[in-house]
Amino acid sequence: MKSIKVLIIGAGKGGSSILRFFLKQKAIRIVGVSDINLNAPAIKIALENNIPVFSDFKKMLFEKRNETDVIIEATGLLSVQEELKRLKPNRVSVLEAEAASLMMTIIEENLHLYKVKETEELLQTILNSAQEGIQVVDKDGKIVYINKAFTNITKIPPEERINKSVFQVSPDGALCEVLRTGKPVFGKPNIVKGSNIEVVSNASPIIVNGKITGAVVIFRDVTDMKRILKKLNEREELIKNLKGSINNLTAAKYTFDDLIGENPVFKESISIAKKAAEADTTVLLTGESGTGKELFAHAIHNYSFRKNKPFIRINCAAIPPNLLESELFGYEKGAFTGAIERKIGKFELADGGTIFLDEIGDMDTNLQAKILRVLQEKEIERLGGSKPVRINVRVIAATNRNLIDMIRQGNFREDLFYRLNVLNISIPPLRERINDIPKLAERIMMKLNQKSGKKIVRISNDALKSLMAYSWPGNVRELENVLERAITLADSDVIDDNLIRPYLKPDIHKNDEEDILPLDEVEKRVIESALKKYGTSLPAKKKIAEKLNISLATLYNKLKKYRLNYKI
Ligand SMILES: Nc1ncnc2c1ncn2[C@@H]1O[C@H](COP(=O)(O)OP(=O)(O)OP(=O)(O)O)[C@@H](O)[C@H]1O
Repeated sequence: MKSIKVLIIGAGKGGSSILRFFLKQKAIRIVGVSDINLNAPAIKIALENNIPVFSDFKKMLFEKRNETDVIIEATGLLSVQEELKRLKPNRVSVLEAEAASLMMTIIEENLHLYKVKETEELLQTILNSAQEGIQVVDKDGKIVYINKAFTNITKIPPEERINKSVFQVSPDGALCEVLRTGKPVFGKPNIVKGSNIEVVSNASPIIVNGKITGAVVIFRDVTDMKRILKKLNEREELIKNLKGSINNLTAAKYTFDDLIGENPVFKESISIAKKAAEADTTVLLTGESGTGKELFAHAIHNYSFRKNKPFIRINCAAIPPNLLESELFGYEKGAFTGAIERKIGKFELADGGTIFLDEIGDMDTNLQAKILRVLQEKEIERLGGSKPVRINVRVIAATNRNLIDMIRQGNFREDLFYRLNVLNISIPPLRERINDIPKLAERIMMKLNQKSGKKIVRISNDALKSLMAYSWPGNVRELENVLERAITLADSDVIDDNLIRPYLKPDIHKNDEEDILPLDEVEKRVIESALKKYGTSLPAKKKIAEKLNISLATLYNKLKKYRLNYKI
């Protein structure tokens, strides 16, 4: 841009205010300032801004004659004005100080107007890009402004609002409240009159120089939000109910009070179990079938700080190995054909609580390696998942099999055994604590009375003697079965020996040569001892069928017939 070159003659008060103003204008370049007094204020300003100064204006006119467009005469002296007329080149205009001041006022006014316009446009853009509806009234309640969002939300065109009184169009709204009280309003729920839109408004008075000149309201459409909130509440309610059901399903039912037994070895097991519960260590429960391993697992969980968290039991022998992995660790959607949505595994379900791995001796060695990893890393990986999930779960495992033998045979991982065996609680079989039988029988009788609605009050001495003489291969579970049968058959309120003795299986542990057994009893015992030897998993059953030279299906039929499938 070409600049206008200006000389200033006279560096007093007038000259310096002109100089200061012109210094701010980009289109003007001051090429010289002169005053007979070189201490005059404008001379100082000129020196500070590297503008040449002169004590003789004629010298300045001569030196700068080729670079001057306008001369400002700020001395007010007639003599100077006369000289100027004579000396100035024709193409140069002379402006007197008054004219220059007038020009400065006009320029400033224009600048101010320009700024106001710029601010107004900026404000318009801001207000119209807001998602919230905005409405402004003057102090009398006349609507003077609405933004675009106001119309978008309410579908009310501007002409139906502008210049109308807010007291008529929306008498219950936030604006009227502000105008009436002079105080701001926050979070006022309302329905915009003229539309059915539910909004929440914030409104404030507009105060200029301490006086209310109007009010502004900003509101947000909450119709969608309310709908979503309603849905969310419904879902929350559902989740709450489901959580309740899950808690019922996953709560451990028994405590140490449910474990009946005064036998010193049994009491020692309880005392170790209590310590284990408090120490939050991994526990391995060993003992024959029916000795109460599951009961111990419940009791340990309920005695630990995890008692209000889930207790998840999984029978490793009852689920085929290929399914067991997904049961334990879950899977991601699409992990395999049929995985139509993500499934949470038992480990994740047990998070914060306890997982009880029953019949761990029947788990295949591949899966054993994965369990070992969980115990070491404290994280699991869902099938088809790409990142591990951290879990905080106490593991209690149980088995009626001899894991040391299994390690020798290569059927159980030694490293997993040592991980699980941090605390081994061995539960004695019932035949080693026969003195506990009367109390146990009494407790079981009470439980069964409740279940059956019968009122058996006593077990006869002879019946108790029979119970105590028996060797209980099926332990407490078998005792429960025998008593249940007796209670069902009992005609009086006492259980007599005739309801017990005939139903006790001849003892397979005693080598009683005089007894000639019925064939099916022999068959049952053979299968029972095979189950004891090989376990109850599918591969074990296949092996048993092979050894007995019968098909797997026949084995299953026999398990059913002799009610040996209670573990499945
Ligand atoms: N000490 C006990 N006091 C009271 N009831 C017991 C006791 N031990 C076992 N029971 C009862 O005996 C039954 C079998 O117990 P549990 O299922 O805990 O045995 P388990 O050792 O886990 O058997 P399995 O190895 O076959 O799974 C359950 O009904 C349980 O309530």
